[in-house]
Amino acid sequence: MAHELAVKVRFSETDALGHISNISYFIYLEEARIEFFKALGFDMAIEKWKVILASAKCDFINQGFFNQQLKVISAVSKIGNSSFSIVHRIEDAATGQLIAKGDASAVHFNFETQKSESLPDEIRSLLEKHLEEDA
Ligand SMILES: CC(C)(COP(=O)(O)OP(=O)(O)OC[C@H]1O[C@@H](n2cnc3c(N)ncnc32)[C@H](O)[C@@H]1OP(=O)(O)O)[C@@H](O)C(=O)NCCC(=O)NCCSC(=O)c1cc(O)c2ccccc2c1O
Repeated sequence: MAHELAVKVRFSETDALGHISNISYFIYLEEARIEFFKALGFDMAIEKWKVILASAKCDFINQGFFNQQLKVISAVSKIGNSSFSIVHRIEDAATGQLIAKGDASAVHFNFETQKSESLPDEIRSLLEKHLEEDA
């Protein structure tokens, strides 16, 4: 099951060329990721944080512009031993035009020992509910 986040492009998120700045996409993806984790049921209190990001990528497919209404659709695409991956599609909310594609890999991480650990069954089963292997 995919998660959707609505984003309205602010003027400050565009650059001198009039389109959405590459930096802004990473802010949209971060917000989508955090809202997705909340929807998954993760406890997002900082002292209970259990994942760390190993990688984040964004492909810019079409330009986006000030005041455009976007939606960011997120799903789990892979579950490994200690890691999992999330894919995002950023679309124009009215037309469905693909604006950007993102993906990120997160690792189950113990911040006390500073080491990665296997995903516990409880997190694995939350992730499995949102797994779309062909996403
Ligand atoms: C990420 C590391 C902890 C990995 O180190 P480790 O020694 O554990 O590496 P292993 O080789 O044993 O791999 C374990 C596991 O991770 C997968 N993996 C490792 N690197 C990558 C990679 N680059 N891309 C994809 N996957 C990777 C590997 O395949 C293994 O998977 P298995 O499933 O087979 O077990 C370590 O490298 C590290 O600490 N790196 C620094 C991390 C960092 O500083 N990240 C940036 C800051 S965190 C961040 O920005 C962030 C943003 C958010 O918006 C968040 C939102 C919500 C939660 C967390 C967020 C967050 O952390």
